[in-house]
Amino acid sequence: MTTTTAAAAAVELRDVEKEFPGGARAVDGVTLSVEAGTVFGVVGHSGAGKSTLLRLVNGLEEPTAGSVLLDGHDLSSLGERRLRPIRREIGMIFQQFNLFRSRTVLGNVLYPLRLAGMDRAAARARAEETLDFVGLAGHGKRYPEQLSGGQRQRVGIARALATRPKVLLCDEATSALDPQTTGEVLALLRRVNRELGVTILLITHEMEVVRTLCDRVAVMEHGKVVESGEVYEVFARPRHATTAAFVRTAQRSEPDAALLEQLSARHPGRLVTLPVVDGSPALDGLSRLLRVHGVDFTFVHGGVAEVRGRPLGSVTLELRGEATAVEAVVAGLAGLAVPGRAEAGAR
Ligand SMILES: Nc1ncnc2c1ncn2[C@@H]1O[C@H](COP(=O)(O)OP(=O)(O)OP(=O)(O)O)[C@@H](O)[C@H]1O
Repeated sequence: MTTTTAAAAAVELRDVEKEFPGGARAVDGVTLSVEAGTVFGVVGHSGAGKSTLLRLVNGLEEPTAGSVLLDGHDLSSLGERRLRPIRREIGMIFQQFNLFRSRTVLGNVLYPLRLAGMDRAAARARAEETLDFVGLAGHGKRYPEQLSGGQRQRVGIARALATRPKVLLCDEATSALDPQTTGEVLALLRRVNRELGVTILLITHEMEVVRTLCDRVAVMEHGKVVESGEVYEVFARPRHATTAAFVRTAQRSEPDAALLEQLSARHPGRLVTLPVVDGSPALDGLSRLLRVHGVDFTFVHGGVAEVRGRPLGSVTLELRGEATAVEAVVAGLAGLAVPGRAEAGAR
């Protein structure tokens, strides 16, 4: 069946399963929808099924059950002839860049254009325009091995974008890059989304990538989506233990047990950790409680970062004062706990 509706998602998976011969069920009943013009991240540990999911979307694998739809078209219902133009709507970039080593930078970007039948002069103009967009104007005659990792990924992005796809699939696109280069490539991908309107579906094991780039995220484990939602909400109120562990890798403001021990050794007062979440009353409530009970404090750890333009983090304070007054502040803070998240912790 082919469904086409005006508001079709750019990519949609409905109850998709992929079982390999020999029994491995790499994707196990996944349903998700990537709205056109958005950036959607799939995060998970190695073996969770992310690569298989991406291969199902680009048609390299066929689902054993369920359906994959691109722009409302169910891939399994289309023959090769009708599939071809739909595949052209998809570009892909890879962790190891997958460039042709024997071709120049320009040659790499020309390749999909010539394959699509564009004449030489038009293809060259389009390739140069795309290289300019990714910041590699003037590098066309160089070979991949003469470039840095970040530049190679830019070539990969230019090659994927040359044919003006509507959707870009990213397979661990920054995992082989250092942090600064990762930041530059993520900034470029953000421009691809915002300026060109390209929908991005990426897989990653790095929550930092999700935080920087994605609008929505799905967390995969053992082939299933265990949690999904809008990125800020997932960071602020993770519901599944795996999600919470991923969020901690990108949100280092909350002290772990070992750090708390060190902090306690240095700060004899009572330590409390308060989550800072958009709309949470904890910090306002804290200053009122401290005033009312005459308790003094020092910031000893933590910080607040922006996630999708909203504040998120935690602060750890040392409270000092009369034991009963400190107790009253701690009790008052417990009443201000953020719904769905760890209580204001005290020890
Ligand atoms: N062609 C295949 N044949 C058999 N099993 C496979 C095949 N491809 C993947 N698998 C299995 O499916 C599961 C999911 O693999 P997949 O590569 O999709 O996970 P992943 O989350 O992308 O992990 P990684 O980041 O390590 O690539 C794994 O158990 C893997 O061994």
